[in-house]
Formats: sequence, structure tokens, C-alpha cells
Amino acid sequence: MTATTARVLAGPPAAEALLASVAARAARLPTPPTLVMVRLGDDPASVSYVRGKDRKAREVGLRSTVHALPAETSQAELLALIAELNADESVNGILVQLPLPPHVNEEAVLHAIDPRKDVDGFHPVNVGELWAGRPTLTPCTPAGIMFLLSHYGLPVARQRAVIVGRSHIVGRPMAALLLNADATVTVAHSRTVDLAAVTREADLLVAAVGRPHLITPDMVKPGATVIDVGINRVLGPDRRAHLTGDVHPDVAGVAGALTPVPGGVGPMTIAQLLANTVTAAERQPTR
Ligand SMILES: NC(=O)C1=CN([C@@H]2O[C@H](COP(=O)(O)OP(=O)(O)OC[C@H]3O[C@@H](n4cnc5c(N)ncnc54)[C@H](OP(=O)(O)O)[C@@H]3O)[C@@H](O)[C@H]2O)C=CC1
Ligand SMILES: Nc1nc(=O)c2c([nH]1)NC[C@@H]1CN(c3ccc(C(=O)N[C@@H](CCC(=O)O)C(=O)O)cc3)C=[N+]21
Repeated sequence: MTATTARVLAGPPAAEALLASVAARAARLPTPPTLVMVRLGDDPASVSYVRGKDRKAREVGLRSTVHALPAETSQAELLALIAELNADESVNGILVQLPLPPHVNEEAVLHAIDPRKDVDGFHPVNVGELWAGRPTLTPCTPAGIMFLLSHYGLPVARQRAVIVGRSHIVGRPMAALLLNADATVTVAHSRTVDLAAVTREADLLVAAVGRPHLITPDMVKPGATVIDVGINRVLGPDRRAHLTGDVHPDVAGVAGALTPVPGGVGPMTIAQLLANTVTAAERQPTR
């Protein structure tokens, strides 16, 4: 018996390729593109993600500032800071790290960011442009996945794509990007009937759920490309916390190609955020 094993779609080499073009584009601008990140409270995952983005930004020649505000910061105070950043011509990109504490209305905050500085692509104007087939600033995780697919030469046009998850930050924009790239797209979610029958149809399967190992080998068409977006913190047999995806490791025996967790989609998300910051800077008038 010959057990096959899926090609590993490593994130870091694809992210480095994207970052090289980010650095080259940044160097052509009269002033370094400037990213401002805002986070409330000190959730360890948020602290570590923002730190990672800040470090990479500097590595590729961007300016980056982090506003670390107390968890008790009021919505009015946060909106006042966003208004200031919107008006500041030296700021090209604004990112407010999610999730926000319960007393802050996420929608109100995301709607307040100037769409031209919305490097997350979460503002309704940018969401609308994406679904109209005129993408401007597009959400970092799905846009990073599109870059990864093209970096590894994997086809999208004419492919049957299934996305599991319909969040505003991953599932929905992923569907729009794949549709714009001529895939035939299905979006599954927690109310989908017979999820396995749906996912087995996929040439390209994207799992963005947040449930460890939800996608098992019986749910995958042999040879399919599987993109694992999930980042789940679980206790290992050694009782230490480690990261695992939404895709069961045995899927490697069925899939044609598979992204690892960690070291798959995560690094693409960060690289794409910096690409969006440069795009925003290129489109903004210089003083
Ligand atoms: N690598 C990266 O860069 C990033 C990773 N992530 C990770 O990706 C995962 C998803 O994140 P996010 O999209 O924000 O999560 P959300 O919790 O916002 O969305 C999860 C989606 O999964 C669906 N779902 C839940 N359970 C099931 C189930 N049993 N069967 C089918 N669908 C189900 C939900 O359905 P319904 O809508 O019906 O509730 C929902 O649409 C998380 O692990 C997160 O940490 C997120 C962002 C970036
Ligand atoms: N406004 C906003 N924009 C976001 O893009 C955003 C957000 N809020 N809130 C949270 C999610 C999650 N997210 C990740 C970024 C990098 C990794 C990443 O680098 N992951 C590494 C591992 C990191 C680790 O070890 O914890 C990897 O997968 O290899 C993961 C997840 C961005 N998000």
C-alpha cells in the first residue's frame, strides 16, 4: 500500500515573497507608509499578534505605531482617537485589533475608520466594492490565502471551492475573492445540512471555523487543496498548550496540498496587512 501525503503549503516562504514586493513598493514612496494599530486591554493573543505585525512592518521599511489602551477605554474615546488618525495626513493605515471589549460596539468603530485607511478591509464601502467585483482594500486573511495559492501555482478559476465559516473577517470575504477569481463557490456554516457531503465536493476547501480537527479525512475529496485557517489553543498529551487547526492531521493522507498550523495562513495575514498599508499609501495624496 502506498500512503500519499499532501504537499505542504508553507506560509513563511510565500509571505517572504509578498513582503519583498511590499518593501520594494514602500521604498519607491516619498515617505515610509505608516500603519497605526489600536488595541484595547491585554488579551495575550491580541498582544502577540499586534507585536508580530509591528515587528514585520519595521522589517520591510514601514513606520508602525501601536496605541495600547486600557480595556476600560470608552467607545467615545476610541472614536475620538480614530477621528484624529483619520485627519492625520501622516497616517496611511489604521487597524483596530478585534475582538473589542463588550462595552464597545465593533460595528460603530469599524464604520468610523476612513475607508481609504481601512487596511483590514472591514468598512462597508470596501466590503461593497469587494462584492461588486472591484476590490480595493481587501481583508488580510483571505487576500493572503489568494496570494499563497498563486505562489504555489494552485488553480482557482473553474475550481469548485467550499468555504466552511461565514464570518465577516474570513469566510465571507474569502467567498468574494474566490468568486471574483472565477471559482464556483459554496459557503457552509453551523446550520449546513450534511456538511461532509458539501465539503467532499470541493477541489479547494477552506476551513475557517475555530473548531479543532472538525475537518476529517472522510470530508475531503482525494487530491483536494485544503486551506486551514483555524487557530485553536488546545492542551496536548503533555498538558501544555499548543496551536492546532480546524483540519485533522490525517487529512494529509487524502488531500493533494494542505497548509500547516502554525506556519500556514497566519504569516500570510501579516504580510497582506503590510501590502494593504502600502496600497493605501500609494493611493493617498502626499504633502
Ligand atoms: N490564521 C489567521 O490569520 C486567522 C485565523 N483565524 C482563526 O480562524 C478561525 C475562524 O475565525 P473567524 O472566522 O473569526 O470565526 P467566527 O467564530 O467568527 O466564525 C466561525 C464560523 O464557523 C461556523 N461554524 C461553527 N461551528 C461550525 C460547525 N460545527 N460546522 C460548520 N460551521 C461551523 C460558524 O457558523 P455560524 O455563522 O452559523 O455561527 C461561523 O460562520 C478561528 O480559529 C480563528 O482563530 C481568524 C482570523 C485570522
Ligand atoms: N482588526 C483585526 N485584524 C486582523 O487581521 C485580526 C484581528 N483583528 N483579530 C484577530 C485575528 C487573528 N489574526 C491573526 C494574525 C496572525 C496570526 C499568526 O501569525 N499566526 C501564527 C502563529 C501565531 C502564534 O504562535 O500564536 C501562525 O499561524 O503561524 C494568526 C492570527 C489576525 N486577526
